[in-house]
Amino acid sequence: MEVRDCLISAPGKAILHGEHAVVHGKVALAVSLNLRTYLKLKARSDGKVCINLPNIDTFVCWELSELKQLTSSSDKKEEIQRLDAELVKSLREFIGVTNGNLDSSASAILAFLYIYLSLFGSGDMPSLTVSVWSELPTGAGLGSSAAYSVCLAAAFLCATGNIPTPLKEWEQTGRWCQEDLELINSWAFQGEKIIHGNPSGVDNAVGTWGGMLRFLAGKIIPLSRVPLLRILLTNTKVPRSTKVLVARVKDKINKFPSIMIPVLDSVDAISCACEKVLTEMTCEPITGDHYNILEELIDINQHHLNVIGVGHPSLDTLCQVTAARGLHSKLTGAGGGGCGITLLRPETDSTTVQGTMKDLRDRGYDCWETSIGGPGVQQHFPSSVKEEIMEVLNQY
Ligand SMILES: Nc1ncnc2c1ncn2[C@@H]1O[C@H](COP(=O)(O)OP(=O)(O)O)[C@@H](O)[C@H]1O
Ligand SMILES: C[C@@](O)(CCOP(=O)(O)O)CC(=O)O
Ligand SMILES: [Mg+2]
Repeated sequence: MEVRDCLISAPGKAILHGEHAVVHGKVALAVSLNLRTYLKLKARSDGKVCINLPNIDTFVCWELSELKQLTSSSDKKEEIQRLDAELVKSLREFIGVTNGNLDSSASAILAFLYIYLSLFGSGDMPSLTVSVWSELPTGAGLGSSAAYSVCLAAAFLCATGNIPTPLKEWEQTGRWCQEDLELINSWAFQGEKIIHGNPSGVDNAVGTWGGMLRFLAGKIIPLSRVPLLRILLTNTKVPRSTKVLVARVKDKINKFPSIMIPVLDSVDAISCACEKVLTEMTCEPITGDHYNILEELIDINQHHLNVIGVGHPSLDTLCQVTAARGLHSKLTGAGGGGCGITLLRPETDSTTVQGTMKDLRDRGYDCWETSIGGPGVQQHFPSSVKEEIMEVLNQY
């Protein structure tokens, strides 16, 4: 089978409120970032399947004949809701990791092989190269795993013809219809399951649809009217794994249910209160009071996240450094290090922003003011993608 070359991208995300609680059926508010992951799929004619993942220093090639031996149990295309445990087991054996947590390279390979074999396994398997490059830091709370999984799902669904290639000749980028996006999202969720263990699905939903959304127990509600928020993103560069942190929170809830469940309920209430304020800000003049509430909600939630055990000294430092300049911060994503967000007011002057960024950089953190609300998964003409990204992808 010959596939058509394609170029796909999907955005990362920041969770405003509700990380971890969302895994336990509570509301989360999340927004896409203007930082994206790009995937290039290229047909080959030598019977090999190759992946190049320079962000995590992973470059692997297999013979199609090796992969064909793994397909016997994987021809259940319609059953995408549940992970095929048998296929995961044989893939773990194939890559030589039979027990324990997977490292970043093994997780990315497993997610790739799982989606590839599930979608092509029952038919003619194509020889191809997939190369991925991301503007997002990996393993830092900005949903790089979901952006990666969304790109894989979209590329392979296009290649199988399950969804059309949406790019028109006269357009630079193309988007899919709602039904196709739902299919992309559900396959991306499988990738997230492999990387996260027990994901809520919020990250892949943002990677698929973009914009700001409210997520509750698998239900995705796009918030179409949201105020323009200024956010400072800080990467403490302390590495952590979402899978490990999500499992740690579950253990804590099991150990202290009557203590932890009220905390999750409170986080839920914070997300709802935040959504209410954001909605008010779109239909009445924005005042200092709106920002006072948003800031207090950030502070309370950061305390809750510490209580559920996903804080880190590096994140405490972020909160202290920004508080010294009158700014409010919380971790975003799984915590345990990784990234935090700091809310900037419209009137926060550039001296304060620059000074804060310098203080944070002096502590070894990366820090940048970001715009939010980037589009969801897209197909691109190469000319619509930044030159430096194409340069990386074209090396392979
Ligand atoms: N650009 C990428 N290339 C390859 N693998 C990626 C990429 N982005 C993410 N991943 C996979 O996702 C993992 C990080 O996921 P996770 O721990 O959920 O952190 P986050 O989603 O917050 O970045 C990486 O270790 C890797 O397995
Ligand atoms: C902690 C959690 O709420 C978000 C994880 O995001 P990230 O992988 O750290 O970017 C987990 C989830 O929702 O699946
Ligand atoms: Mg993730």
